[in-house]
Amino acid sequence: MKLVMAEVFNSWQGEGGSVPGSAFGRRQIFVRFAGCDLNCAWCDSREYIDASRVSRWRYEVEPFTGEFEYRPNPAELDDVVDAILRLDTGDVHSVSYTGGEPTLQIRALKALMEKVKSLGFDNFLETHGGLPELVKEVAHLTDYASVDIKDETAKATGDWKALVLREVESIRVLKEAGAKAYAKLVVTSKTKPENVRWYAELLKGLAPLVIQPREPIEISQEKLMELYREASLVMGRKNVGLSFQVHKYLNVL
Ligand SMILES: C[S@@+](CC[C@H](N)C(=O)[O-])C[C@H]1O[C@@H](n2cnc3c(N)ncnc32)[C@H](O)[C@@H]1O
Ligand SMILES: Nc1nc2[nH]cc(C(=O)O)c2c(=O)[nH]1
Ligand code: SF4
Ligand SMILES: [Mg+2]
Repeated sequence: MKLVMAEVFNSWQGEGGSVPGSAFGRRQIFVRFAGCDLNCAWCDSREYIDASRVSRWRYEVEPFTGEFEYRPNPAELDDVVDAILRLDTGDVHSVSYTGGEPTLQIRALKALMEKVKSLGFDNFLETHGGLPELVKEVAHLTDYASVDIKDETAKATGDWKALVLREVESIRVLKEAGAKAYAKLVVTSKTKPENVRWYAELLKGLAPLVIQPREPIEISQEKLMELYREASLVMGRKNVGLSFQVHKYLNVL
């Protein structure tokens, strides 16, 4: 089976903060898929959005060295599995599937998750969650899930409210299948408190929320705490946390 890959590397999970389901600070093997159907204004993986322009993928040759070798796309599933296995340092918490949007290549994602599970790893899915019908196909294979809620200011797609409702549905599907799932909201200085209240109403009783400032950070700490409070007042004080992209500060992948 073939898939369009971006990269495979070994690092620690830099996002997720301290809410249940987060793997922040855990060592992972990251598998980044090429291609995305959204277009977030601040996407830090912009070069992988258009899969047709990702002519080759790269895999780290030695764990945590940042030294890569390149292979043409589409990748063979077996070659991706080999790349994962050579990055197994024996202390890996889980294998993270990210992108781009991994669920867009659902058949390959499912086959890879099945294989990785059979090899004894847990699966961690990083998704925009906009396609719950696809998420459903891998929910039973997902141990952990970080599902984005795309704020209006992300300008990810035309009908942002419909997208939010689908993202929440994906979280429901994942939770019903037994995955440890949390929601991640990337916020900017323009994020409206009333929108955060709405996301919080949708998530209340379903999953915890981390609020992650867009990098590079431009939101004030005062505003960040205002949004935290809005969410917390609706969802409960134990169900909200902050998340920062710590890997970017420490210059790791
Ligand atoms: C590149 S996305 C890939 C997975 C999936 N497409 C998604 O958006 O959830 C991985 C994570 O990085 C976050 N992210 C991307 N660019 C960011 C930025 N400039 N600042 C903060 N978070 C960012 C996304 O919100 C998402 O949680
Ligand atoms: N260290 C590290 N942590 C991450 N958490 C989410 C990432 C992603 O791009 O999905 C990511 C990433 O690219 N690197
Ligand atoms: S959904 Fe994820 S990969 Fe796609 S544009 Fe947004 S942040 Fe980037
Ligand atoms: Mg990233």
